[in-house]
Amino acid sequence: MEKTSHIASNVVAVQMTDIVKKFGNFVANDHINLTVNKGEVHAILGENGAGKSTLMNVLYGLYKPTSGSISIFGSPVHIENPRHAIELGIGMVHQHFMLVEPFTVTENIILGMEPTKGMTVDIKSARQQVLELSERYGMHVDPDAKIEDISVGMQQRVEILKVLYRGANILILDEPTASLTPQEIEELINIIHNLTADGKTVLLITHKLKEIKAAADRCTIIRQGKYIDTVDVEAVSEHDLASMMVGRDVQFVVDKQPIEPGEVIIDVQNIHCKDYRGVEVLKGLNLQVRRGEIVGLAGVDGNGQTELVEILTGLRKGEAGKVIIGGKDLFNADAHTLFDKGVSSIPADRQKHGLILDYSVAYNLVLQNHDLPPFSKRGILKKDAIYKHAAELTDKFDIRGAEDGVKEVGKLSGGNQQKVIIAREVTNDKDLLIAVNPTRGLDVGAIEFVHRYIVEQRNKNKAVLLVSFELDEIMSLSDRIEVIYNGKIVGSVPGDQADEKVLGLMMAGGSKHETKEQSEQKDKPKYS
Ligand SMILES: Nc1ncnc2c1ncn2[C@@H]1O[C@H](COP(=O)(O)OP(=O)(O)OP(=O)(O)O)[C@@H](O)[C@H]1O
Repeated sequence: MEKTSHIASNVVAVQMTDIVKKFGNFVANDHINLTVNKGEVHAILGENGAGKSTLMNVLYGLYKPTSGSISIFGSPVHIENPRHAIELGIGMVHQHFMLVEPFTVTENIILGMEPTKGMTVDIKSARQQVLELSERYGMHVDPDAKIEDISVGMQQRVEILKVLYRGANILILDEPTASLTPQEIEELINIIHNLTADGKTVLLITHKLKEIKAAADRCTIIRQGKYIDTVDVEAVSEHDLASMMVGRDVQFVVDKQPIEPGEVIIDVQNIHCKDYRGVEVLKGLNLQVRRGEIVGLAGVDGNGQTELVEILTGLRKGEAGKVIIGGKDLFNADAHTLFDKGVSSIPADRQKHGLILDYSVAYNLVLQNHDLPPFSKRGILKKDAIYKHAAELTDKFDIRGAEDGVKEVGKLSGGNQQKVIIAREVTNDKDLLIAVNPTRGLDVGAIEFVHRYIVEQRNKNKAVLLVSFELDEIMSLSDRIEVIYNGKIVGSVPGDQADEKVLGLMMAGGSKHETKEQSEQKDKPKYS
């Protein structure tokens, strides 16, 4: 990936000086300085809960700093609220999108800023503007598509277009690649470069060191709310960045000893399923996961993996097929039954399917078993037991900022929210763990930790189905990799023989039986 710098080093776009932000007694930003030049891609790197989003929320006017000062293009400002930030040319794309699903792309982009012709909304000229902006930055968004019909990657582009439509010169992207496929990530990085080539300034919050190397010019590292350093990305390695961020040496390699898989825990037979438009998305899919193995499901988003996971966790009904668990067919069983019969899951969308955001951490940790002892007795919740359990898990899983389990889970940082789900699901100790993008939004230290827990489940003779867009993750954890394409499993590779190129080819619908050597003769597949 070609990286060209567009920095105007004599023009400072953002200057944040000595920023302190407290929540009660908790100091989320502790005297942080940040200087971002015009045309720069500036990454903000830090562990989960380090204070990155808080700092950017201060810049976007969502939070008022407790103390400190901000200048935008040399002028001191007191950013009152997001509306004021937008007036100053600052736009933010959040981790969790804020789009109206039944509305079209154009309707979402212009929402609240509709151009009018006489008394009516001038949708024709709005559409034209959207189209022009989209093409200018190489986004290729269909202005007439409904949000609910487009991929996550496209939805993100709509969010970016929304801020550009509002005149942003400084764009804050909060964890923009957390839910994107490798191909979408590459496309996003190109879009970011198109933005800076046009004089825009981009602030990028991410944990992904590879992407910092590919996209950013400079990087500011913060740890536990404190400023650590600002470095030229070219001058440092991924390993250096990881160590600066976590404050210790980080292991990138997963330690996994071979074990012999046991009995089949889940046997998925000939599943057929249609999506909401009536299009068949699962076309006779077969899959087995045994005790003591991690099966990685590799595939480009949109090939049926979402529907498969939803069927296996009771969130969707399929058309036909069997899901044999414990000798019984549980096809189209509800979530509660599947959980009872041994299926636990780390869902793809932690906020929609994993947590109740305005409940405490403690209650979220007992969502499925609050009605059982020791958390309930004769229908009455036992708060002491629930909080004791929370104290144990927050300690064991290093969930930061949970305030002994009392804090609302929605107020934890994104990565720590993910740790709450992982703590709960691993502790449920079910026979099968279905983990979907389990390290989404996690820092390298936390990824190391989650990987250890997934391998530990497998070592405890549980079955693990790992669905991830991170090929690196699939390859480093899986004992067996199954490739899904167009609603079917199109190939199977032992984990220790996996090769990115071979998998990539299969994921793009290529040969099923190609060897590593054969594939090396060919060009690199498109997705990487
Ligand atoms: N509204 C709030 N009320 C109370 N505490 C908060 C609030 N927002 C953030 N915090 C706390 O501030 C700390 C920093 O959170 P922040 O979201 O800035 O972290 P982050 O570096 O962006 O983490 P992640 O990478 O996990 O998203 C966390 O401990 C979080 O619990």
